[in-house]
Amino acid sequence: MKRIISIQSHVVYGCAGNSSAVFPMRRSGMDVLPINTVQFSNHTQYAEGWKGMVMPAGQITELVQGLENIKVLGTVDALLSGYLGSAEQGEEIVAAVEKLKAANPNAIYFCDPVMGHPEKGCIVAPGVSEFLSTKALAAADVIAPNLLELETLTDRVIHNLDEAIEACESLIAKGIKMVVVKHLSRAATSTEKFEILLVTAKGAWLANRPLYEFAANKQPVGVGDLISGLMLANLMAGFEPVIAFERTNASVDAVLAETFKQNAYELQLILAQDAIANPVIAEHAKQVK
Ligand SMILES: Nc1ncnc2c1ncn2[C@@H]1O[C@H](COP(=O)(O)OP(=O)(O)O)[C@@H](O)[C@H]1O
Ligand SMILES: Cc1ncc(COP(=O)(O)O)c(C=O)c1O
Ligand SMILES: [Mg+2]
Repeated sequence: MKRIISIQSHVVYGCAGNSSAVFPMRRSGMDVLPINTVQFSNHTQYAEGWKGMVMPAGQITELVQGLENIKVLGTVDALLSGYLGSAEQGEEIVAAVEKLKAANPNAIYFCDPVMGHPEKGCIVAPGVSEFLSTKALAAADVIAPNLLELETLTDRVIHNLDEAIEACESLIAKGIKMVVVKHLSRAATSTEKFEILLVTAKGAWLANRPLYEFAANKQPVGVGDLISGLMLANLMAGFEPVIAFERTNASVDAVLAETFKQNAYELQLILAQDAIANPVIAEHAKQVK
C-alpha cells in the first residue's frame, strides 16, 4: 500500500483541502497521513465567513519529526501540499520534502498551488502566492494549478490552449516533471465542457467532462483538492500518467454529477465513493501535442 503525507487545510463542515482529498485517496487504496495547515469551521468562500485557526508555526515540522522518530518517514512515497495557512508553513513544507527525500529518494512532491484570487474568491494568507511561485515550484515534481494559478506561476496571461501548453512547457523546462491544469476555464477549446490539461515531457493531453449548471454563488469548492489528491493516488497506484489523468477526470465527474443531482454546495464524496474507487472512463483524453 502506498503512503502519502497530505499537508492541506481541514474544514469541520464540508469539503476542502484534506476534508476533500483524504477520504478519496484512502478510498483509492492509499495510506494517507493528514497534516492540517488550518482548522476552519468551513471553507473561506461562504458569505458568512469562517471560524477557526491557522495551525501554530512549527507544527508541520514537529509532526514530521514525530514520523521520523517512529521510523515511518522513510516509508512515505509522496508528499501532497495544498491550501497553506501562511507563507511560513510553506517553508516548513519545503524542509519536510527535503527530509522526506533524504529518507526515501524515490518519494515525490505533488504541489497543488492554491492561491487566492478575486476572480475565484478563495481567501489565502499574504505571501503564499509568492512562496508557491518560487520555493514550492523549485521543489515540486508535479504541480497542479488552475488557469489563474498557472498564469501567476509563469507570469503571463493565457488566452488559449496553445498558450496554456507553452506555459506548462516553461515549467517542465525548469524541472517540473508533470503539470495538471485543473481548470482551463477561459483558455478552454469549448465553452460546453469542463476541460483539464496534462503536460509532461512526452506531450500534452486534453480531457473534458460535462459542465453542470451550479448556481453562481454555489459553485462547489474543493474540486481542485479532489483532482490533485486523486491524480496523485492514481499515479501511486501505478497507472501511467495519461491513464491516471483519465481515471481522475472520471472520478471527479462522478462526484460533481452526484453533487449537482443532490443540489448540494458541498461535494458529495460519500454518495459517489464507488465511482471514486472504480471510475468509468466515458471519453479518453486527446493528445494535443
Ligand atoms: N463539471 C463541472 N461543472 C461545473 N462547474 C465545475 C465543474 N467542475 C468544477 N467546477 C467548478 O469550477 C471551479 C474550479 O475552480 P478553480 O479555482 O478554477 O479550480 P480549483 O478550485 O479546482 O482549484 C469551481 O468553482 C468548481 O465548482
Ligand atoms: C479552507 C480552504 N481550503 C482549500 C480551498 C481550495 O479549494 P479549491 O479546491 O476549490 O481550490 C479553499 C478554497 O476556498 C478553502 O477555503
Ligand atoms: Mg483550487
